[in-house]
Amino acid sequence: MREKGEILVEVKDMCKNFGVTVALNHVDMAIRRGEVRGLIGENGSGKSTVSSIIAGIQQATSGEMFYKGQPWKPASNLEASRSGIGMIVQEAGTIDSISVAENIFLGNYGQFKKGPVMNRAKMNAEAKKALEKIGVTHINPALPARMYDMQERKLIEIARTMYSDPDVFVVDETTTALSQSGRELLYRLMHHAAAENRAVIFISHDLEELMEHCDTLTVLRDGVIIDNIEREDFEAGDIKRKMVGREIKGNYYRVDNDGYSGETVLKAECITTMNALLCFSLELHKGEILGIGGLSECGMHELGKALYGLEEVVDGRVLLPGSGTVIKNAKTAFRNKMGYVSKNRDTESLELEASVAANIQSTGLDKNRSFGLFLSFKKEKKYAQLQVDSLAIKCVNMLQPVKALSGGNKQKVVFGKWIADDADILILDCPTRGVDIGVKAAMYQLIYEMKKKGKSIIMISEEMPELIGMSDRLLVLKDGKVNGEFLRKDGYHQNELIECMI
Ligand SMILES: Nc1ncnc2c1ncn2[C@@H]1O[C@H](COP(=O)(O)OP(=O)(O)OP(=O)(O)O)[C@@H](O)[C@H]1O
Repeated sequence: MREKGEILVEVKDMCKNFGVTVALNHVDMAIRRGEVRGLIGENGSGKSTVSSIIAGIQQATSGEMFYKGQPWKPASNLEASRSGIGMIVQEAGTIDSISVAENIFLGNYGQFKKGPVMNRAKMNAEAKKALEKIGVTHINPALPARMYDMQERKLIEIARTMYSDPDVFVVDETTTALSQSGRELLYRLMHHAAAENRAVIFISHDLEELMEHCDTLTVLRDGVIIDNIEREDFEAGDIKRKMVGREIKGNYYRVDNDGYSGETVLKAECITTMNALLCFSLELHKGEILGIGGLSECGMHELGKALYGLEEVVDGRVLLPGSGTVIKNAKTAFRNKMGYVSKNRDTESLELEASVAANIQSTGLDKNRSFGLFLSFKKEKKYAQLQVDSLAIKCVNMLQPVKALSGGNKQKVVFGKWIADDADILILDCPTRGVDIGVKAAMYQLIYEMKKKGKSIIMISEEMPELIGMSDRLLVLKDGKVNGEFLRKDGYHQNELIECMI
């Protein structure tokens, strides 16, 4: 166990309101040097809010903060980072249109300027060093950030934050955007910071990960701190109970072994994409939950996109054998009763400015017409309300813009919109990303109910327990190819999957 030092950051009696929403309710917290402090709580419990106030991203409604013993009231994120508090935010934190190097030194270009002239070569060289410092060598600082995928953009953010060796390193729900190797890299950086007598605030919904890497866990519920638990007292059942205020049963995956029909509903016939897949074939059956797993770079996310017509298939085809329809774009997929939940919810699945209701209703316009013609307000309302209730989407009301929701609640909106649509084929890419354990259980139940209704589901995931827990059949991908196939009826172990992945 690590020795903790003096108090580095202190939050006293902090409140934060957003209109009628009370996000933080008289919160007290003291983070010491040398500790990794985990924050855990249901979606919308206030974890991001308190951390982002410490990191200057937003201001508290009332209360005080102290940093290194002095009153602390940063006016901006930039001021906080210049004073040694850096945060990796949950959502995308890079700007697509500017270069990797510009992202890394955003707000700090002065050091590379001589008068009005920017020394780009110097900036790129320094950005390269910043990336190397966290162990990343494959990202080119001169290229625009948009050239990189979600995980690489997270690495760029990590390099930006770690460049100045922050005294307080805040990591908000970042690991779900990273592959295993990215996660290991982040854990190393966190432990290194703590060993150097700095401090880490670590937010995650993965209890195992939190219990493994944190010294203390702070449990939040509805903006209130329920408990601070020291490492020697960590006990999973107790933590879950404190999080949700009731007992959470351990097993929330399906328990049956019911199998699926022999009818093929979707086929990938030797498909090749620009980057990830080379002559890849797959068959999905009616009533089947087909799990797709592997390391993040194995091609599984590209596969999901290609099956839904979002990634160009340069050779081969994606086919609905029943009708003979070839899926060439998302419009055709949608018209043929397919749905797709993207891993990258903010940019690919949500209209952030639009309301919760409008986002959920966006897939169901035809279902909510009266006499097949006019949109029925009543029908639309009921349609959206059902999802808000069954997934416990935490919002003031359904007209609240999605951008005001916590990360996990946004994910519930994406999931809800496709569940509501009642698609026949659903492609889910990391559907439970950033979602708390209580709602995960509800999502698994909804997925299972779809299967029971004869719907077919592809579930792409980096979480092995959910793949094993839910799939009828599981394909493990490596380098864009199937490297192992596992059947629920035969039973298998996690270790066999890992062997196929690496
Ligand atoms: N800009 C905003 N406008 C209105 N309400 C907001 C805003 N930001 C956060 N909230 C609300 O504050 C509450 C706390 O949100 P916060 O993001 O801190 O939760 P969280 O614990 O980090 O959740 P998650 O696990 O889903 O990320 C939620 O009810 C959320 O809807």
